[in-house]
Amino acid sequence: MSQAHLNSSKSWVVFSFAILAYISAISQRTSFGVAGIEATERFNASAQILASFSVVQLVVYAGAQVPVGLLLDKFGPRILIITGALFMAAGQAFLAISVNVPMGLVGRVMVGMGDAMVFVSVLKLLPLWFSGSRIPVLTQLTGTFGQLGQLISLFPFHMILLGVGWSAAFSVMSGFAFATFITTIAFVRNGKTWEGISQGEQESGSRIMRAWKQPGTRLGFWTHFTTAFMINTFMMTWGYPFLVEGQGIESALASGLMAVFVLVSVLLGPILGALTASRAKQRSNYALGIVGTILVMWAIVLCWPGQAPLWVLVLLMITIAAGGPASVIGFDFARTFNPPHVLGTATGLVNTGGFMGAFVTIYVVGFIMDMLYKAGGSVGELYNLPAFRIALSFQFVMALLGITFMLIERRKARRFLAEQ
Ligand SMILES: NCCCC[C@H](N)C(=O)NCC(=O)O
Repeated sequence: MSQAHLNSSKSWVVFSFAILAYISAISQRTSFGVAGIEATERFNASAQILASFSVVQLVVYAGAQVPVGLLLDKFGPRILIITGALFMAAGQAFLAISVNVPMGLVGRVMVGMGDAMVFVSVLKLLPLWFSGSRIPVLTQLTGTFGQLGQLISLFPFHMILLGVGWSAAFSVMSGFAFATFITTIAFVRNGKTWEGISQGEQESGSRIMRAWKQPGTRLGFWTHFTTAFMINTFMMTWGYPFLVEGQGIESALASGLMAVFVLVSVLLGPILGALTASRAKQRSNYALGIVGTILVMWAIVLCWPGQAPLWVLVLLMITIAAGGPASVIGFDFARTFNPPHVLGTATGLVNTGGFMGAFVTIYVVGFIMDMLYKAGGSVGELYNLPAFRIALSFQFVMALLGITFMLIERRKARRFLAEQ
């Protein structure tokens, strides 16, 4: 088959519009987070009910990864991105008119479903349109550009929400998702390489088995798990209360500090992409090095006598944020160890790692906080620094688990390569 279409100007057009769909997906994903106060008023909901919106959406996202990966290998990325954009447009439109919690949850489930289809599809497009060292760099850039979506929810969306109101703000987001539905139909193609590999039909069960039996997929899963669970735990649930209630940071400053995550991703993503491309054998060491640095910073902050100074907390956040670009290395393992016809399934499996790790950590940290509160006779504050110190230390247990499996699977993956 001719390879002339690879790295062509058409490749860049396809990539640009696929990225646009991903930026939209991230903005749809994060929009509800900045509308927390308005959601509480609109749905007359408690904090716990509000938290369930995020949890439901993420459970749907993570649970959909393997089925989405299978569909991706069967139907190709174009149709999955189109379907994802449509789901998100419909979900946000439903949310715009929602007046109670069940309606709101239905909207968020639809958004989570749609969101789940986009990232893995964009990654699957890359080897269909590019070759060589461009792929790991573009894989990182996909993650990096996606962060722009978070800025869309933090600024324009939030301004519309405050200035015009709930229905208008969510309608605009629905319109954005619908616009990417149209641009994906118009500009995103699977390309000639896809026609060559799509004949490799296989049963779903055997695709999953084939992908999971590959030690490179498992190494990717544990790499994603170990690098991403701490950033997800921090961003999704415990970061904000830890900074505000535990470390005494002003809430406005704590929100502003969250922008560190976007900045680090933008700066570190391309560097790590270039390093992954030029020194592939060192990929796992980069990931392990970043995890080690995060753990050292957590140890410093959790052992700090009293509240840590701001600069130490900023250093902690910079290192936690580095886990985002490091997690993308997991997808590089999936891509380089799997044949093209199971790549979607393998990528979906890898993408569940950091989310599964985060669910367990988020839950256990909350459980420990509750236990400590009850043990103290439920007096004083539920969220306090000594309790956070103990509860957040659970991350070391999870990290140890992840590092152990990374080392086990790395040995197997290296043996597999040596036998080839
Ligand atoms: N440069 C930051 C990239 C973060 C990637 C993140 N860990 C991830 O796996 N994202 C999946 C998604 O759907 O966004």
